[in-house]
Amino acid sequence: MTVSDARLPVLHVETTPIPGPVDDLAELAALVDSRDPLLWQRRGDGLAGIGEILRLEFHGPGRFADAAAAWRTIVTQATVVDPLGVPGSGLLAFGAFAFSALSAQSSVLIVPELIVGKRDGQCWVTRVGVGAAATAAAPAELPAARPFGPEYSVTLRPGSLDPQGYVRLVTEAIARINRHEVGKVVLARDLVGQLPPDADLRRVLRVLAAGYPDCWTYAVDGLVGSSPETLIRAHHGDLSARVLAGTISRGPDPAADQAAAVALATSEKDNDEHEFAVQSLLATLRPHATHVAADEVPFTLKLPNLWHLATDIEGTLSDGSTSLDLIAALHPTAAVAGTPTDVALDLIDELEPFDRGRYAGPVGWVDAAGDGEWAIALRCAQIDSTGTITAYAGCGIVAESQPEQELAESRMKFRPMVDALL
Ligand SMILES: C=C(O[C@H]1C=CC=C(C(=O)O)[C@@H]1O)C(=O)O
Repeated sequence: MTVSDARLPVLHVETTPIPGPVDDLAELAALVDSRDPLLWQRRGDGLAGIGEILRLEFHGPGRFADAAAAWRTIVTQATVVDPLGVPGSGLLAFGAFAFSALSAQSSVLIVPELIVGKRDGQCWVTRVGVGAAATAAAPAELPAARPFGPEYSVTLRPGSLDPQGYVRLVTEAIARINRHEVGKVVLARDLVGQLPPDADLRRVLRVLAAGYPDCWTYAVDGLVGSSPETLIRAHHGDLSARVLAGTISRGPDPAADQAAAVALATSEKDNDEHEFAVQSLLATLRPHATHVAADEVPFTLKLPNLWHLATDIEGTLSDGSTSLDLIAALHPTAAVAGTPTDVALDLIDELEPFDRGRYAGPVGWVDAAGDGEWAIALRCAQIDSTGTITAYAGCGIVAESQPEQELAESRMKFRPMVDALL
């Protein structure tokens, strides 16, 4: 269902706890649609969406505000039976937002017909219907896991910006930084490929979730990936975020790996870049929260492909904002745009020869209370209706950046998607 006007449906929602061992549900990805999966997962816990009862699409500069307003209406009209009250139970929508206000790609909120949730050993099913007594008839049981389709392999090749083009772009950005036009700008490049007909996308999700268990593995409207960066989590007034900026490749052996982590932790360039990103997130969060606190020194976050400098931020919501209001305020962070934000966005528009679509935009879910979990859509690809895959990866460019090193870093950032498709 696509709704473009104010006639939003009345939803009836019922969550039923599923007793018994949650091991039966070891793989959420096995439950979702193979062509158009809806998934949000980390460390085995998460949400699988099945079917689609409502799809709302938004465009342009008002995409966040329009989504927040539509969601308020949906929630006000809905009847929700949720005996669990845990994050992800009850009414929720999966969402993915375009990076740019100018993007041709829509931003979406999708309410599934059925949601299977798993968190801290608890498992539940939420059924959603339109109209009175819509959910009453169906029994609350776990949907069956469906066998995975045949294996396939897709090679990604350079898209509209090839490696040499990226080096030229980074060189140009450094020149602009040296002319003091901008402090930092995040520039991305793209890879493209073609899925075979009837490819089971759950295979990709399964590999991502197994390879990057500490990242958010997501699938929303053809956007699939595994992100290490939490834009915002909101639950009963508690807020948390994880800022990432500053990256180095993992070393080939334990000693080199340790040396790489130490080099990152002590790099002035990376620490400066990181501090910028932390300060900008704190400044944006403070009008909405009290007790906002960040670790004084970043930690090195180890991923299978690289190390990041990371800072966790916490706070207490003070102004009644929903998680949709918060992502509207926080997007785009310095980790995906640069500083100052407006100049960096103009430079991205000028230099990158493609529309980022939903890459580097918020991806996650929002519930009836406005709580939710949102990551930045990194290490991802968008798959369109013809099976064309476009993957994206970018790097924060500062005065001290070396173009060839940034190209190498972007290769490492493509690895989750490239490897999952092999
Ligand atoms: C823009 C991306 O990563 C960002 C997140 C973490 C570290 C980054 C960096 O060190 O450049 C980037 O700012 C990407 O993965 O496409």
